[in-house]
Amino acid sequence: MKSIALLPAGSVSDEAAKRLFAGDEAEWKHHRLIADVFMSTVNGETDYSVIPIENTIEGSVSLHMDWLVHEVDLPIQAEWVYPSIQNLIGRREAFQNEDGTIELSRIRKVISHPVAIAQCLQFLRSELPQAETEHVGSTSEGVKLVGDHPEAGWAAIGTATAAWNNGLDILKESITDHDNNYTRFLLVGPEPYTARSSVHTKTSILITPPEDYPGALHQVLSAFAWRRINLSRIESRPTKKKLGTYYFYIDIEMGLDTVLLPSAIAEIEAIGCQVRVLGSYPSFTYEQLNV
Ligand SMILES: O=C(O)C(=O)C[C@]1(C(=O)O)C=C[C@@H](O)C=C1
Repeated sequence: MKSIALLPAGSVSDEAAKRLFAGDEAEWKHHRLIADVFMSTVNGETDYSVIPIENTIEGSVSLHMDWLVHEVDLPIQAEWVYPSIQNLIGRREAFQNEDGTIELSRIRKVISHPVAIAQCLQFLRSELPQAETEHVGSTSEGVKLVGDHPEAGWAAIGTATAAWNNGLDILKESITDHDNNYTRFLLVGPEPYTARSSVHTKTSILITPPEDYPGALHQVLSAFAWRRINLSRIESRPTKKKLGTYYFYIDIEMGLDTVLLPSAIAEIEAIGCQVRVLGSYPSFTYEQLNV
């Protein structure tokens, strides 16, 4: 049985992880903050960490990408997609009129993970303009805080599982500003993930071009282009060493165990770029795991 570090029970990460591992395949180790999730695998207390990395509405979760790149050296062993359905959660009686309708204007504060709040900004502006917002380490932490302070006039944004776990009500269902809100998760850790197999394999690499090398990105992309290698994501992030210097995070729709990809990487290194392989791993759609 594998031990898995992840955010608290009832978080989106928790729901998503239970799609990748069946109950008897995993022992869950919940942590309040993503830094502690990563560190538990770095310290050898767990086999893998579950890391949300990208979201339909908010794009990349920069904090988590930066941890993956700068703070730890944990290979990516799988990726999968899971829907992030966010609900407004609280104690119904606290905001209820005599006729049973809910008066959202009575909510004084909304607590959640910053990414979940960002997914619901338009809803919060139009329906709860009076409420302040507070950031916590996970959606489930926000829901628990609301459950622990029933008289405070607080609400949380989180999963239906978290509402249920804390004996709270869903005041408004599915409040994200756009439908089809999915999150892409990474499983990181020293050992390959073998519990399920996928026909899709991806490789993620990090490219740091040499300084003052005009056209470096063009050359990098052409190494993939003429080999007809498909890229599914390219993102630049600061190197954190000097203002205006970046590395490129690239997802490639191909395994490293092919002839083409290692030769493309060798070509990119030959022009003076540093290449770090973050992992070559199976990729699962929601439908593949939803059986
Ligand atoms: O707080 C949670 O429920 C998480 O699993 C974290 C997280 C994230 O970091 O993106 C995951 C998915 C949600 O869309 C919002 C928050």
